[in-house]
Amino acid sequence: CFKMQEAAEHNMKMHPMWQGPLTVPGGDHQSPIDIVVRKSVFDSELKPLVIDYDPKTCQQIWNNGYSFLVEYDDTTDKSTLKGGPLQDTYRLCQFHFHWGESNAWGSEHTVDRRLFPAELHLVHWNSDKYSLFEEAVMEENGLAVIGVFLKVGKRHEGLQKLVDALPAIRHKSSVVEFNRFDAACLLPTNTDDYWTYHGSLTTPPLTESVSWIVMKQHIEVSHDQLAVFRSLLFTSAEEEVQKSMVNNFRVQQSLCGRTVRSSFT
Ligand SMILES: NS(=O)(=O)c1ccc(S(=O)(=O)c2ccccc2)s1
Ligand SMILES: [Zn+2]
Repeated sequence: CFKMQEAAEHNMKMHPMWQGPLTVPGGDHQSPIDIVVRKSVFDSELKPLVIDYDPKTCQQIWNNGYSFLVEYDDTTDKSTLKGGPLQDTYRLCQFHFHWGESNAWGSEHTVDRRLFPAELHLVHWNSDKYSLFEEAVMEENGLAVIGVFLKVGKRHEGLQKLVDALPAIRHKSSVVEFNRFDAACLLPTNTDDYWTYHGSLTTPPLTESVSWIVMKQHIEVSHDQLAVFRSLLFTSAEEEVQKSMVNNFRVQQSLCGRTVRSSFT
Protein backbone atom coordinates (compact mmCIF):
# COMPACT_ATOMS: atom_id res chain seq x y z
CA CYS A 1 0.00 0.00 0.00
CA PHE A 2 1.04 3.61 0.29
CA LYS A 3 4.75 4.10 0.73
CA MET A 4 6.12 6.65 3.14
CA GLN A 5 6.56 9.58 0.73
CA GLU A 6 3.20 9.33 -1.04
CA ALA A 7 1.42 8.93 2.25
CA ALA A 8 3.22 11.88 3.83
CA GLU A 9 2.14 14.11 0.90
CA HIS A 10 -1.21 12.41 0.96
CA ASN A 11 -1.47 13.07 4.67
CA MET A 12 -1.06 16.82 4.08
CA LYS A 13 -4.05 16.70 1.76
CA MET A 14 -6.07 14.68 4.25
CA HIS A 15 -5.35 16.04 7.67
CA PRO A 16 -7.34 19.28 8.11
CA MET A 17 -10.65 17.90 7.00
CA TRP A 18 -10.63 14.19 7.61
CA GLN A 19 -12.32 14.41 11.02
CA GLY A 20 -15.31 16.41 9.84
CA PRO A 21 -18.62 14.80 8.85
CA LEU A 22 -17.37 15.16 5.31
CA THR A 23 -18.87 12.83 2.74
CA VAL A 24 -18.03 12.68 -0.92
CA PRO A 25 -20.54 14.78 -2.91
CA GLY A 26 -23.53 12.47 -3.51
CA GLY A 27 -21.79 9.63 -1.68
CA ASP A 28 -24.52 7.31 -0.48
CA HIS A 29 -22.35 4.32 0.40
CA GLN A 30 -20.28 5.93 3.14
CA SER A 31 -18.71 4.40 6.25
CA PRO A 32 -18.77 3.91 9.18
CA ILE A 33 -22.37 3.00 10.01
CA ASP A 34 -24.43 1.84 12.97
CA ILE A 35 -25.13 -1.89 12.56
CA VAL A 36 -28.76 -2.44 13.60
CA VAL A 37 -28.63 -6.13 14.47
CA ARG A 38 -32.35 -6.88 14.04
CA LYS A 39 -32.29 -5.25 10.58
CA SER A 40 -29.29 -7.26 9.34
CA VAL A 41 -30.20 -10.08 6.94
CA PHE A 42 -28.75 -13.58 7.40
CA ASP A 43 -27.18 -14.76 4.12
CA SER A 44 -26.48 -18.53 4.05
CA GLU A 45 -24.34 -18.03 0.91
CA LEU A 46 -21.72 -16.17 3.00
CA LYS A 47 -18.71 -18.46 3.46
CA PRO A 48 -16.23 -18.55 6.34
CA LEU A 49 -13.36 -16.12 5.92
CA VAL A 50 -10.03 -17.59 4.79
CA ILE A 51 -7.33 -15.48 6.44
CA ASP A 52 -3.71 -16.43 5.76
CA TYR A 53 -1.16 -13.89 7.02
CA ASP A 54 2.61 -14.39 6.80
CA PRO A 55 4.40 -12.58 9.69
CA LYS A 56 7.54 -12.34 7.49
CA THR A 57 5.77 -9.77 5.27
CA CYS A 58 5.49 -7.28 8.14
CA GLN A 59 7.72 -4.27 7.35
CA GLN A 60 7.29 -1.10 9.39
CA ILE A 61 5.16 0.73 11.87
CA TRP A 62 4.64 4.47 11.53
CA ASN A 63 2.64 7.47 12.64
CA ASN A 64 0.86 9.01 9.65
CA GLY A 65 -0.59 11.93 11.58
CA TYR A 66 -3.99 10.48 12.47
CA SER A 67 -3.37 6.83 13.36
CA PHE A 68 -0.44 4.45 13.43
CA LEU A 69 -0.11 1.93 10.63
CA VAL A 70 1.63 -1.44 10.52
CA GLU A 71 2.51 -1.94 6.86
CA TYR A 72 3.04 -5.24 5.07
CA ASP A 73 4.93 -6.12 1.89
CA ASP A 74 2.05 -6.50 -0.55
CA THR A 75 4.14 -7.17 -3.68
CA THR A 76 3.16 -10.88 -3.59
CA ASP A 77 0.14 -12.89 -2.44
CA LYS A 78 1.80 -13.84 0.88
CA SER A 79 -0.71 -12.36 3.35
CA THR A 80 -4.19 -12.82 1.97
CA LEU A 81 -7.89 -12.71 2.73
CA LYS A 82 -10.52 -14.57 0.73
CA GLY A 83 -13.89 -16.26 1.23
CA GLY A 84 -16.66 -14.58 3.21
CA PRO A 85 -18.51 -12.18 0.86
CA LEU A 86 -15.46 -11.90 -1.41
CA GLN A 87 -15.17 -13.33 -4.94
CA ASP A 88 -11.45 -12.66 -5.28
CA THR A 89 -8.20 -12.85 -3.31
CA TYR A 90 -7.26 -9.71 -1.39
CA ARG A 91 -3.78 -8.82 -0.16
CA LEU A 92 -3.13 -7.39 3.33
CA CYS A 93 -1.40 -4.05 2.96
CA GLN A 94 -1.74 -2.47 6.41
CA PHE A 95 -3.63 -2.40 9.66
CA HIS A 96 -4.36 0.53 11.95
CA PHE A 97 -6.71 1.53 14.77
CA HIS A 98 -9.21 4.26 15.77
CA TRP A 99 -9.72 5.17 19.41
CA GLY A 100 -11.15 7.75 21.82
CA GLU A 101 -9.76 9.97 24.55
CA SER A 102 -11.68 7.82 27.04
CA ASN A 103 -12.86 4.21 27.11
CA ALA A 104 -16.44 5.42 26.59
CA TRP A 105 -16.01 5.85 22.83
CA GLY A 106 -13.51 5.49 19.99
CA SER A 107 -14.84 2.91 17.54
CA GLU A 108 -16.07 3.92 14.07
CA HIS A 109 -18.78 1.31 13.60
CA THR A 110 -21.36 0.78 16.33
CA VAL A 111 -23.66 -2.17 17.05
CA ASP A 112 -27.18 -1.10 18.01
CA ARG A 113 -25.59 2.27 18.81
CA ARG A 114 -23.10 0.64 21.19
CA LEU A 115 -19.70 2.32 21.06
CA PHE A 116 -16.45 0.49 21.76
CA PRO A 117 -13.26 2.13 23.05
CA ALA A 118 -11.38 1.30 19.84
CA GLU A 119 -11.60 -0.47 16.48
CA LEU A 120 -8.94 -2.32 14.46
CA HIS A 121 -8.99 -2.13 10.63
CA LEU A 122 -7.09 -4.68 8.53
CA VAL A 123 -6.90 -3.23 5.01
CA HIS A 124 -6.68 -5.53 1.95
CA TRP A 125 -6.82 -4.87 -1.81
CA ASN A 126 -8.05 -7.04 -4.69
CA SER A 127 -4.89 -8.48 -6.24
CA ASP A 128 -6.84 -10.68 -8.67
CA LYS A 129 -8.23 -7.62 -10.46
CA TYR A 130 -5.61 -4.91 -9.86
CA SER A 131 -1.83 -4.80 -9.84
CA LEU A 132 -1.44 -1.88 -7.45
CA PHE A 133 -3.12 -0.81 -4.20
CA GLU A 134 -3.51 2.71 -5.59
CA GLU A 135 -5.59 1.37 -8.50
CA ALA A 136 -7.79 -0.80 -6.28
CA VAL A 137 -8.63 2.13 -4.00
CA MET A 138 -10.65 3.78 -6.76
CA GLU A 139 -12.62 0.69 -7.80
CA GLU A 140 -15.98 -0.68 -6.56
CA ASN A 141 -14.63 -4.08 -5.44
CA GLY A 142 -11.10 -2.84 -4.86
CA LEU A 143 -10.73 -3.06 -1.08
CA ALA A 144 -11.80 -5.31 1.78
CA VAL A 145 -11.42 -4.10 5.36
CA ILE A 146 -11.89 -6.34 8.41
CA GLY A 147 -13.13 -4.38 11.45
CA VAL A 148 -12.55 -5.76 14.96
CA PHE A 149 -13.91 -4.06 18.08
CA LEU A 150 -11.63 -3.65 21.10
CA LYS A 151 -12.95 -3.84 24.65
CA VAL A 152 -11.00 -2.96 27.83
CA GLY A 153 -10.26 -6.03 29.90
CA LYS A 154 -7.36 -8.41 30.17
CA ARG A 155 -3.99 -7.58 28.61
CA HIS A 156 -3.58 -8.72 25.02
CA GLU A 157 -0.21 -10.52 24.87
CA GLY A 158 0.08 -10.34 21.07
CA LEU A 159 -0.64 -6.58 21.05
CA GLN A 160 2.15 -5.84 23.56
CA LYS A 161 4.93 -6.09 20.92
CA LEU A 162 3.13 -3.38 18.99
CA VAL A 163 2.46 -1.24 22.11
CA ASP A 164 6.18 -1.40 23.00
CA ALA A 165 7.05 0.08 19.58
CA LEU A 166 4.73 3.11 19.92
CA PRO A 167 6.99 5.43 21.97
CA ALA A 168 9.45 5.34 19.06
CA ILE A 169 6.80 6.75 16.70
CA ARG A 170 5.20 9.35 18.99
CA HIS A 171 5.34 12.10 16.35
CA LYS A 172 3.71 12.36 12.93
CA SER A 173 5.81 10.87 10.05
CA SER A 174 8.07 8.89 12.38
CA VAL A 175 8.68 5.30 11.31
CA VAL A 176 10.49 2.30 12.77
CA GLU A 177 11.23 -1.12 11.29
CA PHE A 178 8.76 -3.71 12.56
CA ASN A 179 9.22 -7.35 11.60
CA ARG A 180 7.65 -10.73 12.19
CA PHE A 181 4.36 -9.47 13.60
CA ASP A 182 1.52 -11.91 13.04
CA ALA A 183 -1.56 -9.74 12.45
CA ALA A 184 -3.70 -12.87 12.86
CA CYS A 185 -3.07 -12.69 16.63
CA LEU A 186 -5.33 -9.60 16.69
CA LEU A 187 -8.32 -11.49 15.29
CA PRO A 188 -11.01 -12.82 17.64
CA THR A 189 -11.15 -16.58 18.18
CA ASN A 190 -14.39 -16.74 16.18
CA THR A 191 -14.02 -15.20 12.70
CA ASP A 192 -17.03 -17.07 11.28
CA ASP A 193 -19.58 -14.59 12.69
CA TYR A 194 -19.49 -11.18 11.01
CA TRP A 195 -21.61 -8.47 9.38
CA THR A 196 -20.78 -7.31 5.87
CA TYR A 197 -21.89 -4.35 3.75
CA HIS A 198 -20.57 -2.15 0.93
CA GLY A 199 -19.09 1.14 2.07
CA SER A 200 -16.18 3.52 1.92
CA LEU A 201 -12.86 4.50 3.42
CA THR A 202 -13.55 6.41 6.63
CA THR A 203 -10.88 9.00 5.87
CA PRO A 204 -10.37 11.02 2.69
CA PRO A 205 -10.45 10.15 -0.16
CA LEU A 206 -13.59 8.40 1.28
CA THR A 207 -13.82 6.31 -1.90
CA GLU A 208 -16.73 3.84 -1.96
CA SER A 209 -14.54 0.87 -2.78
CA VAL A 210 -14.70 -1.14 0.46
CA SER A 211 -16.30 -4.50 1.23
CA TRP A 212 -16.60 -4.09 5.00
CA ILE A 213 -16.39 -7.22 7.16
CA VAL A 214 -17.12 -6.34 10.82
CA MET A 215 -16.47 -9.11 13.35
CA LYS A 216 -19.21 -9.92 15.82
CA GLN A 217 -16.71 -11.02 18.50
CA HIS A 218 -14.45 -8.33 20.00
CA ILE A 219 -10.91 -8.69 21.35
CA GLU A 220 -9.81 -7.54 24.80
CA VAL A 221 -6.89 -5.21 25.53
CA SER A 222 -5.87 -3.73 28.89
CA HIS A 223 -6.54 -0.18 30.00
CA ASP A 224 -2.78 0.46 30.08
CA GLN A 225 -2.29 -0.82 26.52
CA LEU A 226 -4.98 1.55 25.26
CA ALA A 227 -3.41 4.40 27.26
CA VAL A 228 -0.22 3.98 25.21
CA PHE A 229 -2.28 4.52 22.00
CA ARG A 230 -3.34 7.87 23.53
CA SER A 231 0.30 8.82 24.18
CA LEU A 232 0.81 9.18 20.42
CA LEU A 233 0.68 12.65 18.88
CA PHE A 234 -1.08 14.04 15.79
CA THR A 235 1.75 16.58 15.50
CA SER A 236 5.30 16.33 14.21
CA ALA A 237 8.35 16.93 16.40
CA GLU A 238 8.87 20.43 14.88
CA GLU A 239 5.40 21.76 15.79
CA GLU A 240 5.38 23.84 18.95
CA VAL A 241 1.90 22.78 20.09
CA GLN A 242 1.72 19.00 20.56
CA LYS A 243 -1.73 17.44 20.14
CA SER A 244 -2.61 14.01 21.60
CA MET A 245 -3.71 11.48 19.04
CA VAL A 246 -7.21 10.67 20.33
CA ASN A 247 -10.75 10.63 18.86
CA ASN A 248 -9.39 9.74 15.41
CA PHE A 249 -12.70 8.28 14.26
CA ARG A 250 -15.32 9.42 11.76
CA VAL A 251 -18.98 9.96 12.75
CA GLN A 252 -21.51 7.35 11.59
CA GLN A 253 -22.93 7.86 8.10
CA SER A 254 -26.46 7.09 6.90
CA LEU A 255 -27.19 3.64 5.51
CA CYS A 256 -29.07 5.13 2.48
CA GLY A 257 -31.04 1.96 1.87
CA ARG A 258 -28.10 -0.46 2.05
CA THR A 259 -28.57 -3.91 3.55
CA VAL A 260 -26.16 -5.24 6.16
CA ARG A 261 -25.84 -9.01 5.79
CA SER A 262 -24.85 -11.37 8.61
CA SER A 263 -23.02 -14.69 8.32
CA PHE A 264 -24.83 -15.98 11.42
CA THR A 265 -28.44 -16.19 12.68
N1 LIG B 1 -10.31 3.67 8.12
S1 LIG B 1 -10.24 2.87 6.75
O1 LIG B 1 -9.88 1.48 6.98
O2 LIG B 1 -11.46 3.08 6.02
C1 LIG B 1 -8.96 3.53 5.81
C2 LIG B 1 -8.72 4.84 5.56
C3 LIG B 1 -7.57 5.04 4.77
C4 LIG B 1 -6.95 3.88 4.44
S2 LIG B 1 -5.55 3.66 3.53
O3 LIG B 1 -4.42 4.05 4.28
O4 LIG B 1 -5.54 2.29 3.10
C5 LIG B 1 -5.66 4.71 2.19
C6 LIG B 1 -6.48 4.33 1.18
C7 LIG B 1 -6.58 5.19 0.08
C8 LIG B 1 -5.89 6.38 0.06
C9 LIG B 1 -5.09 6.73 1.14
C10 LIG B 1 -4.98 5.88 2.23
S3 LIG B 1 -7.78 2.57 5.08
ZN1 LIG C 1 -9.67 2.71 9.71
